Amino acid sequence: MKTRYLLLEDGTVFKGNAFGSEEGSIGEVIFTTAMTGYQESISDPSNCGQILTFTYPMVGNYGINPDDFESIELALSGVVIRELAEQPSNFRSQRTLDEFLKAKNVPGIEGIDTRKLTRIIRKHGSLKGKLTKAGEEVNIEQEIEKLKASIILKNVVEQVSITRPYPSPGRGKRVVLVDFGMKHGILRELNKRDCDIIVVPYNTSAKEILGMSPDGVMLSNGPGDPTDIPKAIEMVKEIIGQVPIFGVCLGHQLISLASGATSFKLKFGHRGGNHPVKDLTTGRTELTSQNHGYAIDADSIASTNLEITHIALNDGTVEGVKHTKYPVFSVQFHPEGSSGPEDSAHLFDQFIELMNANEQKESLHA
Ligand SMILES: NC(=O)CC[C@H](N)C(=O)O
Repeated sequence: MKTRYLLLEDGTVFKGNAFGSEEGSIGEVIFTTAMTGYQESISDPSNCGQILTFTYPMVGNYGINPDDFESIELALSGVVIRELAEQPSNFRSQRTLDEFLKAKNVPGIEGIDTRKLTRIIRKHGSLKGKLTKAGEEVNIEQEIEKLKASIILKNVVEQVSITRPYPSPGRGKRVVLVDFGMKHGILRELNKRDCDIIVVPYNTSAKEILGMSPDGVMLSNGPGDPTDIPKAIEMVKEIIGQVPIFGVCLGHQLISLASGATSFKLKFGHRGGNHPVKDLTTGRTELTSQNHGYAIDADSIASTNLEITHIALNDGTVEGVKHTKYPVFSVQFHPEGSSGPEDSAHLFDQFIELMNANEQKESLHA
Protein backbone atom coordinates (compact mmCIF):
# COMPACT_ATOMS: atom_id res chain seq x y z
CA MET A 1 0.00 0.00 0.00
CA LYS A 2 1.17 3.53 -0.75
CA THR A 3 1.63 6.11 1.97
CA ARG A 4 -1.00 8.81 2.49
CA TYR A 5 -1.22 11.66 4.98
CA LEU A 6 -4.22 13.09 6.76
CA LEU A 7 -3.45 16.71 7.63
CA LEU A 8 -5.61 18.72 10.01
CA GLU A 9 -5.96 22.49 10.07
CA ASP A 10 -4.69 22.56 13.67
CA GLY A 11 -1.35 21.24 12.39
CA THR A 12 -1.76 17.57 13.34
CA VAL A 13 -0.31 15.08 10.83
CA PHE A 14 -1.28 11.41 10.55
CA LYS A 15 0.71 9.10 8.32
CA GLY A 16 -1.08 6.00 7.09
CA ASN A 17 -1.76 3.77 4.11
CA ALA A 18 -3.77 4.86 1.09
CA PHE A 19 -6.73 2.85 -0.13
CA GLY A 20 -9.63 3.70 -2.45
CA SER A 21 -8.90 6.47 -4.92
CA GLU A 22 -5.32 7.60 -5.54
CA GLU A 23 -6.53 11.19 -5.59
CA GLY A 24 -6.38 13.56 -2.63
CA SER A 25 -9.28 15.58 -1.17
CA ILE A 26 -10.23 18.11 1.46
CA GLY A 27 -13.25 18.07 3.73
CA GLU A 28 -14.61 18.55 7.23
CA VAL A 29 -13.25 15.72 9.37
CA ILE A 30 -15.99 14.10 11.44
CA PHE A 31 -16.41 10.79 13.26
CA THR A 32 -19.11 8.17 13.65
CA THR A 33 -19.26 5.72 16.52
CA ALA A 34 -21.49 3.24 14.65
CA MET A 35 -20.08 -0.27 15.02
CA THR A 36 -21.65 -1.62 11.83
CA GLY A 37 -23.24 -0.11 8.73
CA TYR A 38 -20.18 1.38 7.04
CA GLN A 39 -21.76 0.89 3.61
CA GLU A 40 -24.80 2.93 4.65
CA SER A 41 -22.69 5.64 6.32
CA ILE A 42 -20.41 5.98 3.31
CA SER A 43 -23.37 6.27 0.94
CA ASP A 44 -25.37 8.73 3.11
CA PRO A 45 -25.58 11.95 1.00
CA SER A 46 -25.68 14.00 4.23
CA ASN A 47 -21.90 13.46 4.39
CA CYS A 48 -21.29 15.54 1.26
CA GLY A 49 -18.03 17.47 1.68
CA GLN A 50 -16.98 15.50 4.77
CA ILE A 51 -14.15 13.10 5.57
CA LEU A 52 -15.70 10.37 7.69
CA THR A 53 -13.73 8.67 10.47
CA PHE A 54 -14.94 5.36 11.89
CA THR A 55 -14.13 4.88 15.56
CA TYR A 56 -14.85 1.16 15.22
CA PRO A 57 -11.38 -0.35 14.74
CA MET A 58 -11.91 -2.63 11.75
CA VAL A 59 -13.95 -1.66 8.73
CA GLY A 60 -14.66 -3.53 5.49
CA ASN A 61 -14.97 -7.02 6.98
CA TYR A 62 -18.32 -7.87 5.38
CA GLY A 63 -17.52 -6.16 2.07
CA ILE A 64 -19.93 -4.19 -0.10
CA ASN A 65 -23.27 -5.73 -1.05
CA PRO A 66 -25.96 -4.76 -3.57
CA ASP A 67 -28.67 -4.08 -0.95
CA ASP A 68 -27.40 -1.61 1.61
CA PHE A 69 -26.82 1.56 -0.39
CA GLU A 70 -28.38 4.80 0.79
CA SER A 71 -27.66 6.63 -2.50
CA ILE A 72 -26.49 5.85 -6.03
CA GLU A 73 -23.38 8.03 -6.06
CA LEU A 74 -21.09 8.75 -3.14
CA ALA A 75 -21.00 12.33 -1.88
CA LEU A 76 -18.41 12.16 0.89
CA SER A 77 -14.80 13.38 0.47
CA GLY A 78 -12.92 10.61 2.22
CA VAL A 79 -12.86 7.70 4.65
CA VAL A 80 -10.57 7.26 7.67
CA ILE A 81 -10.19 3.92 9.45
CA ARG A 82 -7.92 2.15 11.88
CA GLU A 83 -7.66 -1.10 9.98
CA LEU A 84 -9.02 -2.04 6.57
CA ALA A 85 -10.21 -5.63 6.24
CA GLU A 86 -8.75 -6.74 2.94
CA GLN A 87 -10.59 -10.04 2.66
CA PRO A 88 -14.27 -9.60 3.41
CA SER A 89 -16.37 -12.56 4.42
CA ASN A 90 -20.09 -12.41 3.88
CA PHE A 91 -22.51 -14.23 1.58
CA ARG A 92 -23.81 -10.93 0.20
CA SER A 93 -20.41 -9.36 -0.43
CA GLN A 94 -19.67 -8.54 -4.08
CA ARG A 95 -16.50 -6.48 -3.73
CA THR A 96 -14.15 -5.06 -1.16
CA LEU A 97 -14.47 -1.61 0.36
CA ASP A 98 -11.16 -0.73 -1.28
CA GLU A 99 -12.39 -1.73 -4.75
CA PHE A 100 -15.63 0.11 -4.21
CA LEU A 101 -13.97 3.37 -3.12
CA LYS A 102 -11.57 3.12 -6.07
CA ALA A 103 -14.52 2.75 -8.46
CA LYS A 104 -16.28 5.74 -6.88
CA ASN A 105 -13.12 7.84 -6.74
CA VAL A 106 -13.18 8.41 -2.98
CA PRO A 107 -9.83 8.37 -1.13
CA GLY A 108 -9.33 6.47 2.11
CA ILE A 109 -6.59 6.24 4.73
CA GLU A 110 -6.02 3.32 7.09
CA GLY A 111 -3.48 2.40 9.70
CA ILE A 112 -3.79 5.59 11.73
CA ASP A 113 -4.72 6.06 15.39
CA THR A 114 -8.42 6.90 15.03
CA ARG A 115 -8.81 7.16 18.83
CA LYS A 116 -6.30 10.00 18.87
CA LEU A 117 -8.00 11.65 15.89
CA THR A 118 -11.42 11.37 17.57
CA ARG A 119 -10.10 12.92 20.79
CA ILE A 120 -8.74 15.85 18.78
CA ILE A 121 -12.11 16.37 17.07
CA ARG A 122 -13.96 16.10 20.40
CA LYS A 123 -11.63 18.67 21.94
CA HIS A 124 -11.45 21.22 19.12
CA GLY A 125 -14.71 20.51 17.30
CA SER A 126 -14.90 19.35 13.68
CA LEU A 127 -11.81 20.40 11.72
CA LYS A 128 -10.90 20.88 8.10
CA GLY A 129 -8.65 18.12 6.85
CA LYS A 130 -6.77 17.05 3.78
CA LEU A 131 -6.07 13.57 2.46
CA THR A 132 -2.97 13.70 0.28
CA LYS A 133 -2.57 11.85 -3.02
CA ALA A 134 -1.46 8.23 -2.62
CA GLY A 135 2.32 7.95 -2.50
CA GLU A 136 2.90 11.70 -2.78
CA GLU A 137 5.46 13.36 -0.50
CA VAL A 138 4.26 16.89 0.21
CA ASN A 139 5.56 19.95 2.00
CA ILE A 140 3.42 19.45 5.07
CA GLU A 141 3.65 22.97 6.49
CA GLN A 142 2.72 24.53 3.17
CA GLU A 143 -0.20 22.12 2.71
CA ILE A 144 -1.55 22.94 6.18
CA GLU A 145 -1.38 26.68 5.43
CA LYS A 146 -3.29 26.08 2.17
CA LEU A 147 -5.82 23.97 4.04
CA LYS A 148 -6.46 26.70 6.60
CA ALA A 149 -7.28 29.14 3.79
CA SER A 150 -9.41 26.70 1.81
CA ILE A 151 -13.17 26.73 1.67
CA ILE A 152 -15.01 23.45 1.94
CA LEU A 153 -17.83 22.79 -0.51
CA LYS A 154 -20.77 25.15 -0.59
CA ASN A 155 -24.25 24.45 -2.03
CA VAL A 156 -24.01 20.87 -0.88
CA VAL A 157 -27.76 20.20 -1.09
CA GLU A 158 -27.76 21.24 -4.74
CA GLN A 159 -25.01 18.70 -5.38
CA VAL A 160 -26.88 15.73 -3.98
CA SER A 161 -30.54 16.50 -4.72
CA ILE A 162 -32.19 15.41 -7.95
CA THR A 163 -33.03 17.78 -10.81
CA ARG A 164 -36.34 16.28 -11.97
CA PRO A 165 -39.23 14.66 -10.10
CA TYR A 166 -39.79 10.92 -10.36
CA PRO A 167 -42.56 8.62 -9.10
CA SER A 168 -42.38 5.62 -6.82
CA PRO A 169 -45.95 4.38 -7.17
CA GLY A 170 -48.15 2.74 -4.57
CA ARG A 171 -51.84 2.43 -3.79
CA GLY A 172 -51.83 4.25 -0.48
CA LYS A 173 -51.32 7.85 0.60
CA ARG A 174 -49.94 10.31 -1.95
CA VAL A 175 -46.69 11.64 -0.45
CA VAL A 176 -44.51 14.31 -2.02
CA LEU A 177 -41.00 13.54 -0.77
CA VAL A 178 -38.63 16.49 -1.04
CA ASP A 179 -35.12 15.22 -1.74
CA PHE A 180 -32.48 17.33 0.00
CA GLY A 181 -30.00 14.44 -0.31
CA MET A 182 -32.39 11.69 0.67
CA LYS A 183 -31.26 8.41 2.15
CA HIS A 184 -32.95 5.55 0.31
CA GLY A 185 -34.12 4.25 3.68
CA ILE A 186 -36.79 6.96 3.81
CA LEU A 187 -38.13 5.88 0.44
CA ARG A 188 -38.04 2.23 1.58
CA GLU A 189 -40.09 3.00 4.71
CA LEU A 190 -42.73 4.90 2.69
CA ASN A 191 -42.79 2.12 0.07
CA LYS A 192 -43.33 -0.48 2.79
CA ARG A 193 -46.46 1.44 3.76
CA ASP A 194 -47.62 1.42 0.11
CA CYS A 195 -47.42 5.20 -0.27
CA ASP A 196 -47.84 6.69 -3.73
CA ILE A 197 -44.67 8.77 -3.76
CA ILE A 198 -43.44 11.59 -5.95
CA VAL A 199 -39.81 12.49 -5.19
CA VAL A 200 -39.10 16.13 -6.04
CA PRO A 201 -35.94 18.30 -6.14
CA TYR A 202 -34.97 20.46 -3.15
CA ASN A 203 -35.92 23.70 -4.94
CA THR A 204 -39.51 22.74 -5.79
CA SER A 205 -41.92 25.54 -4.86
CA ALA A 206 -44.81 25.26 -2.39
CA LYS A 207 -47.22 25.88 -5.27
CA GLU A 208 -45.77 23.02 -7.32
CA ILE A 209 -45.84 20.69 -4.32
CA LEU A 210 -49.43 21.52 -3.37
CA GLY A 211 -50.35 21.22 -7.07
CA MET A 212 -49.47 17.51 -6.84
CA SER A 213 -52.41 17.07 -4.41
CA PRO A 214 -50.39 15.33 -1.72
CA ASP A 215 -51.95 13.71 1.34
CA GLY A 216 -48.69 14.57 3.05
CA VAL A 217 -45.23 16.00 2.46
CA MET A 218 -42.06 14.36 3.69
CA LEU A 219 -38.89 16.47 4.03
CA SER A 220 -35.74 14.36 3.78
CA ASN A 221 -32.34 14.50 5.43
CA GLY A 222 -29.53 16.31 3.63
CA PRO A 223 -26.05 17.78 3.97
CA GLY A 224 -24.80 21.13 5.21
CA ASP A 225 -26.09 24.09 7.16
CA PRO A 226 -29.91 24.39 6.97
CA THR A 227 -29.65 28.21 6.81
CA ASP A 228 -27.87 27.83 3.45
CA ILE A 229 -31.15 26.98 1.72
CA PRO A 230 -33.47 29.94 2.53
CA LYS A 231 -35.78 29.18 -0.41
CA ALA A 232 -36.51 25.75 1.03
CA ILE A 233 -37.30 27.39 4.39
CA GLU A 234 -39.74 29.71 2.57
CA MET A 235 -41.32 26.72 0.82
CA VAL A 236 -41.83 24.95 4.18
CA LYS A 237 -43.38 28.12 5.66
CA GLU A 238 -45.92 28.11 2.86
CA ILE A 239 -46.94 24.46 3.21
CA ILE A 240 -47.25 24.42 7.03
CA GLY A 241 -50.99 24.39 7.74
CA GLN A 242 -51.84 23.25 4.19
CA VAL A 243 -50.86 19.59 4.43
CA PRO A 244 -49.48 17.09 7.01
CA ILE A 245 -45.68 17.21 7.11
CA PHE A 246 -43.03 14.86 8.47
CA GLY A 247 -39.39 15.99 8.55
CA VAL A 248 -36.25 13.96 9.17
CA CYS A 249 -32.88 15.49 10.13
CA LEU A 250 -32.35 18.39 7.69
CA GLY A 251 -36.15 18.25 7.16
CA HIS A 252 -36.59 18.72 10.91
CA GLN A 253 -34.24 21.69 10.91
CA LEU A 254 -36.15 23.29 8.01
CA ILE A 255 -39.53 22.91 9.77
CA SER A 256 -38.01 24.50 12.90
CA LEU A 257 -36.42 27.40 11.01
CA ALA A 258 -39.61 27.96 9.00
CA SER A 259 -41.46 28.25 12.33
CA GLY A 260 -39.09 30.94 13.65
CA ALA A 261 -36.60 28.83 15.66
CA THR A 262 -32.83 29.10 15.15
CA SER A 263 -30.09 26.54 14.49
CA PHE A 264 -26.49 26.29 15.64
CA LYS A 265 -23.51 24.12 14.85
CA LEU A 266 -22.73 21.38 17.38
CA LYS A 267 -19.11 21.11 18.43
CA PHE A 268 -18.53 17.69 16.86
CA GLY A 269 -21.99 16.48 15.86
CA HIS A 270 -23.97 13.34 16.67
CA ARG A 271 -23.01 10.42 14.47
CA GLY A 272 -23.58 6.81 15.37
CA GLY A 273 -26.02 3.99 15.81
CA ASN A 274 -26.86 4.04 19.51
CA HIS A 275 -27.79 7.59 20.50
CA PRO A 276 -30.44 7.49 23.24
CA VAL A 277 -33.37 9.85 22.69
CA LYS A 278 -36.23 10.45 25.09
CA ASP A 279 -39.72 10.85 23.70
CA LEU A 280 -41.19 13.44 26.09
CA THR A 281 -44.78 12.58 25.17
CA THR A 282 -44.48 8.92 26.23
CA GLY A 283 -41.46 9.03 28.56
CA ARG A 284 -39.97 6.20 26.50
CA THR A 285 -36.32 6.15 25.48
CA GLU A 286 -35.37 4.85 22.06
CA LEU A 287 -31.97 4.09 20.64
CA THR A 288 -31.51 6.00 17.42
CA SER A 289 -29.31 6.31 14.40
CA GLN A 290 -27.93 9.83 14.03
CA ASN A 291 -25.85 11.87 11.62
CA HIS A 292 -26.05 15.61 12.19
CA GLY A 293 -23.67 18.49 12.73
CA TYR A 294 -26.29 21.17 13.39
CA ALA A 295 -29.12 21.31 15.91
CA ILE A 296 -32.09 23.50 16.78
CA ASP A 297 -31.69 25.85 19.73
CA ALA A 298 -34.12 24.72 22.46
CA ASP A 299 -34.66 28.26 23.81
CA SER A 300 -35.60 29.56 20.37
CA ILE A 301 -38.53 27.13 20.24
CA ALA A 302 -40.36 28.88 23.09
CA SER A 303 -41.49 31.75 20.86
CA THR A 304 -42.76 29.51 18.04
CA ASN A 305 -45.83 27.35 17.45
CA LEU A 306 -43.70 24.27 18.02
CA GLU A 307 -43.16 22.15 21.10
CA ILE A 308 -40.21 19.92 21.86
CA THR A 309 -41.16 16.23 21.69
CA HIS A 310 -37.72 14.55 21.83
CA ILE A 311 -34.40 15.28 23.51
CA ALA A 312 -30.96 13.67 23.22
CA LEU A 313 -30.04 12.03 26.51
CA ASN A 314 -26.30 12.47 25.92
CA ASP A 315 -26.32 16.27 25.76
CA GLY A 316 -29.94 17.43 26.20
CA THR A 317 -30.23 18.94 22.69
CA VAL A 318 -33.49 19.00 20.75
CA GLU A 319 -34.20 15.80 18.80
CA GLY A 320 -37.81 16.32 17.74
CA VAL A 321 -40.63 18.85 17.58
CA LYS A 322 -44.30 19.02 16.68
CA HIS A 323 -46.58 21.87 15.71
CA THR A 324 -49.15 22.90 18.30
CA LYS A 325 -51.87 23.68 15.71
CA TYR A 326 -51.17 21.72 12.55
CA PRO A 327 -50.31 18.07 11.70
CA VAL A 328 -46.58 18.75 11.39
CA PHE A 329 -43.80 16.90 13.22
CA SER A 330 -40.15 16.12 12.79
CA VAL A 331 -37.15 14.38 14.29
CA GLN A 332 -33.44 15.16 14.18
CA PHE A 333 -32.49 11.47 14.26
CA HIS A 334 -33.14 8.80 11.61
CA PRO A 335 -36.32 6.75 12.18
CA GLU A 336 -35.45 4.80 9.01
CA GLY A 337 -32.30 3.48 10.73
CA SER A 338 -30.25 2.60 7.63
CA SER A 339 -28.08 1.63 9.36
CA GLY A 340 -28.94 1.43 13.00
CA PRO A 341 -31.74 0.55 15.38
CA GLU A 342 -35.34 0.38 14.21
CA ASP A 343 -36.86 1.52 17.52
CA SER A 344 -38.34 4.64 15.90
CA ALA A 345 -39.69 3.16 12.63
CA HIS A 346 -43.18 3.62 14.15
CA LEU A 347 -42.86 7.35 13.36
CA PHE A 348 -43.58 6.50 9.72
CA ASP A 349 -46.82 4.84 10.91
CA GLN A 350 -47.56 8.00 12.87
CA PHE A 351 -47.18 9.99 9.64
CA ILE A 352 -49.67 7.68 7.86
CA GLU A 353 -52.11 8.06 10.79
CA LEU A 354 -51.73 11.82 10.64
CA MET A 355 -52.57 11.79 6.93
CA ASN A 356 -55.61 9.54 7.57
CA ALA A 357 -56.85 11.80 10.38
CA ASN A 358 -56.40 14.87 8.22
CA GLU A 359 -58.37 13.29 5.37
CA GLN A 360 -61.26 12.48 7.74
CA LYS A 361 -61.22 16.03 9.06
CA GLU A 362 -61.33 17.40 5.52
CA SER A 363 -64.23 15.18 4.51
CA LEU A 364 -66.18 16.34 7.60
CA HIS A 365 -65.72 19.90 6.40
CA ALA A 366 -66.55 19.09 2.78
N1 LIG B 1 -28.46 13.93 8.17
C1 LIG B 1 -28.91 15.16 8.04
O1 LIG B 1 -29.94 15.45 7.43
C2 LIG B 1 -28.02 16.23 8.60
C3 LIG B 1 -28.63 17.59 8.61
C4 LIG B 1 -27.59 18.69 8.58
N2 LIG B 1 -26.82 18.63 7.38
C5 LIG B 1 -26.68 18.59 9.80
O2 LIG B 1 -25.54 18.23 9.66
O3 LIG B 1 -27.12 18.85 10.89
